[in-house]
Amino acid sequence: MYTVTNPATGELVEEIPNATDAEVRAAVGRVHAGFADWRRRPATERAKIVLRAAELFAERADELAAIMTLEMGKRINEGRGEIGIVVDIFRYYGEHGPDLIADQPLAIRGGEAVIQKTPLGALLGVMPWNFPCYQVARFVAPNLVLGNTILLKHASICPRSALAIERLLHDAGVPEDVYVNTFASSRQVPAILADPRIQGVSLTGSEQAGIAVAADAGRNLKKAVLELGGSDPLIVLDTADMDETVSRTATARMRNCGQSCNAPKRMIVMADLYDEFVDKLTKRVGDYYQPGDPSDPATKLPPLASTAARDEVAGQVAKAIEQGATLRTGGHPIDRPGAYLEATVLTDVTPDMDAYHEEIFGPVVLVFRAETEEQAIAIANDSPFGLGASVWGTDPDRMRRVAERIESGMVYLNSAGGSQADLPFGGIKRSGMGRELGPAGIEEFMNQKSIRL
Ligand SMILES: O=CCCCC(=O)O
Repeated sequence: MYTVTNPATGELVEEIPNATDAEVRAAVGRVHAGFADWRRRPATERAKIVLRAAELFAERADELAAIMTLEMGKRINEGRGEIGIVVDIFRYYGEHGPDLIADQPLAIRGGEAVIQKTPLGALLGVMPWNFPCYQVARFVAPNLVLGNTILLKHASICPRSALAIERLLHDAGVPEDVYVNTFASSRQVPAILADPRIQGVSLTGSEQAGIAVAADAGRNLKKAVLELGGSDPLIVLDTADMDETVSRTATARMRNCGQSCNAPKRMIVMADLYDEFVDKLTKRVGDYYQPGDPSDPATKLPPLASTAARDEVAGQVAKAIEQGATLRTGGHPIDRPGAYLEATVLTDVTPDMDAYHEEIFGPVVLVFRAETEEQAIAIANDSPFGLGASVWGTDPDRMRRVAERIESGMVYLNSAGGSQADLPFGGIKRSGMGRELGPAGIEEFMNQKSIRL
């Protein structure tokens, strides 16, 4: 069942039954059939449609933001901000896509060659609830320009976002058989990947979902791009303005109620700054104790996406405390209807505790003390994940030196992440494989065909 439950109230709003197996097979057939014409159109024509989609996302920002707020509790202004980046992604690929996929001449020994960049065919997208529009955009925009077609399975709590995106793309001129939404269940994904008409899969989601999809993709020799969890380190080396550093790092962690794969979940602070940083961060995070309606722009603390998500995070925090971590603030579900959890700071988390190794997908910060730069890097790298990271300080050479030693797919200096249409996004280790966004994002489902002239 695809289910809309308002996480701010717990009210059940709508239930939509899963697609039957026959409906899923028919949807696969449509995107397979749609490929034949779509791939033959000039890239500039496809790009024009993608640019029109950018305009429609801008026009429908309020409507889409309201849907996300209802379905997964995103603060309304954050929803509008999310659509801003979606518009940027569609514009970026609409404007630059045709150049990025142009034939590439290659001088080779004894002659010449050309690399022709062609689409693979129909692809499956499996998308999560935390950024219902952005996650779809970064998979769909480049692949539409390249000439692939898309079957999209969205998160089971986001059916209205799924339908609104499908409607928007069709209104922009994407043919009905080039982008198809399916209300397939996770149990139907293996059959979709086994279908010879599907050429690859892009999944953003949990580590468990990634393992399952990667196994099915591997069994069927299908290309997979996986954007999974993260427990991004944020290293504070020094600062010229502690209040500013605390304010910006806390805001980065609390964005989307802490439900971002690339949020700075582990803050690693040099010993001489640690006490002041923890005191100020605790106060700053404490300021978030104003649970409210996420559709009210004044609300600081929205609900998590569901009570199941809230209970999971609350359970992780409780276990950390039981295992010896120090609770500085927050830590408990909030006694009111909806999926609210106090914003939380934990310190003294050690490698023998589960929280040290896990991703905590909610408004929870772990703070670590590092005696030396070497130790800060060691703590940062002591994680099964390797998505993003950030290094904060005043000396660009020192920050760069530290950044180069961090094991992750992305590092930001003096800012904590945030996607950018033209900057590749992705991780290593258990954070996944492949890249989205930027020039790399259009190459993942591309046949780079060598033609020896
Ligand atoms: O969950 C990952 C999405 C990242 C969104 C962003 O950085 O803007």
